[in-house]
Amino acid sequence: MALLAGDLDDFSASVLTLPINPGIISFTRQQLLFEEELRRDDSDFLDKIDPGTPVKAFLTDCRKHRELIRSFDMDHVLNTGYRQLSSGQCKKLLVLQQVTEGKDVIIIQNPYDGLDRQSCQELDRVMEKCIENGIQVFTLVNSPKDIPFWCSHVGYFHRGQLARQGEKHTVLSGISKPAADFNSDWTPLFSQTTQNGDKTAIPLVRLRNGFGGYGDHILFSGLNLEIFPGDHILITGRNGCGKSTLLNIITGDNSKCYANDLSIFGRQRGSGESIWEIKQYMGIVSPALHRDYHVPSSTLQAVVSGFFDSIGLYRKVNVQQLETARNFLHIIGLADRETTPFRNLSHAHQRLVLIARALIKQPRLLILDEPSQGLDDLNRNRLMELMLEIATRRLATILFVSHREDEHHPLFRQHINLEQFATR
Ligand SMILES: Nc1ncnc2c1ncn2[C@@H]1O[C@H](COP(=O)(O)OP(=O)(O)OP(=O)(O)O)[C@@H](O)[C@H]1O
Repeated sequence: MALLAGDLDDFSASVLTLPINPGIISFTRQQLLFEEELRRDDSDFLDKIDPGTPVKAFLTDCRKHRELIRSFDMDHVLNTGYRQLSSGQCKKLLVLQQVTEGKDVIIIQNPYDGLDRQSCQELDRVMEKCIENGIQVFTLVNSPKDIPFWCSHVGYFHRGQLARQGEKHTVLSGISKPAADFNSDWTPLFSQTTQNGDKTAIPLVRLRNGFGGYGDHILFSGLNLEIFPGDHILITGRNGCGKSTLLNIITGDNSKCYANDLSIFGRQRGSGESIWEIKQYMGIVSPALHRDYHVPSSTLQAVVSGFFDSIGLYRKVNVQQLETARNFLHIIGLADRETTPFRNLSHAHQRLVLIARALIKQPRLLILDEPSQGLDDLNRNRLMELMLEIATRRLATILFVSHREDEHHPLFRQHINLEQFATR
């Protein structure tokens, strides 16, 4: 991706022709945009929260592209600041930015990751149209399942080599399923006692007539939620319906947690508890955490930081904590990268490290907001295998947000479609 995007400095090639000034849609670009917005954050000067550059400022000729913007369900956020967008909306904005700018070449990484079903269909429609209009579209995917129908040719990389290339059907018919090349045994990582699945136990989360939103804007309401140990929950719903907001209310990262009738681990929110007391029993992975984790830190430190819920490591750690973190790195296949700066890992490897970071303290509640974004089939399957292992052994209770239907596993005993509680 970096080579195609013109971002790679350290490489050699005897012949190389790259597209000039292509439109890039990737996690890295999304991250750069976010960091740029953080640099421009004027909250301190304004004496109020600076929401960031409004969406419409990223787009060329909004009027002309009104239908396109509407089809992506982005017309109602044109005046919203970039930092207030949901993760799927950030991705859609990047797509709209490149398409409205009229690029000749578009390179899009993992096109469907983070998008709801309707947006995936819309993206397909838009890309098909771009191709009809002579725009060249390259896409990079981690799974043959994610190859869009509009691709005519495929290049297949295997172990760092371009192993096959040519017409889609010919290439795909010659690809065999790659064998797993990592340690599959999670057993050494879990020592805690089993959580019982007893309905008479105190619920981990109880939300009565719950609502969520920002300021006066309410996204969802009337939500009743009771999560007992072992009641793993899948949360779905279109981009921007409030899934991350709900999770943030549960984790205490959204101030509506105080306005709600909410108890966590048997304790009513707003009864004097600190956010850290609550968080010590939670392991969290989310697009926002991934976005915010941009401090200098080694890969090993990033995993260890999970013991303290910190972004970066600012405490002394003991030998046992380091040993546990190394075990995790071994399991996720990154043992040889412990000194590599976290930010220098690929996006997918960063994700795996953040998952290990969430698991390291063996949380009672494991909150995973689209954890598999950017992972290839092997690691995605591996992640689901781990979820099953956690569920079977009752090691933690899982709250899982995913747009991918192949991740809607029967292990999730409850399913909340948040759209059903939408106020819009
Ligand atoms: N700090 C904020 N201030 C104002 N509005 C916000 C803020 N954060 C998010 N929003 C808005 O709230 C809505 C819900 O955002 P949220 O991130 O909860 O959606 P989501 O369901 O998780 O979406 P996605 O599937 O894209 O991740 C979005 O329309 C977003 O623009």
